[in-house]
Amino acid sequence: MEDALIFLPKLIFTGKELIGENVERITRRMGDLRDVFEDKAAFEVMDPNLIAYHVSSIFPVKEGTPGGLFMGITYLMPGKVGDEYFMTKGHFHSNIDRAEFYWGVEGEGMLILMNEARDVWAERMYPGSLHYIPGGIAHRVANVGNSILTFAASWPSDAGHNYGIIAREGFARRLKEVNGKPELI
Ligand SMILES: O=P(O)(O)OC[C@H]1O[C@](O)(CO)[C@@H](O)[C@@H]1O
Ligand SMILES: [Fe+2]
Repeated sequence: MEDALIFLPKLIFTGKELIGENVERITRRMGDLRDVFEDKAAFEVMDPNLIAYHVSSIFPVKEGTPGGLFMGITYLMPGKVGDEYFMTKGHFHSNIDRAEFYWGVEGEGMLILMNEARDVWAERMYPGSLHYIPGGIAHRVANVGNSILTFAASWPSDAGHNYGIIAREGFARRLKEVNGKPELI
């Protein structure tokens, strides 16, 4: 058991909290999303402590175990940076061929998808929408509504997250609000 004085600051810095047995909550604040938005001037005037989203996930087996499943629920706040909606960091899976399910619970969103050839497309998310994300596809979600967007996800326990490619190169198209509507540009 790690000493609480070492453990607690570590949780605060990583944005991770243990909220139950094998249940972890990640909080991502604007300051964690520096690479995500195009409009740097709009980004710089925002409070870096503002919470953009929480993800609560259950890890019944150890990360990396083949054959298991994880499940998480994401609460993405409404808002914009310039003309881009608040969105998740987005990632490929470290084991790139691993797939994932997302499903909409409440609110309005867009699931933005990109293959390794950098073709980008999007699917509308709404309460009850179901999305199969095949292996090899980077995924990110934007909240395009005025209320919280809640969606759930389930992914293989040996998928892992590769954030590096998206942090460096982004998605090849951006989802922006154009005349009050989301459009991939
Ligand atoms: O991991 P990101 O890109 O911050 O996005 C959060 C979503 O993706 C997942 O990490 C899983 O792919 C989920 O836990 C969550 O729904
Ligand atoms: Fe994923």
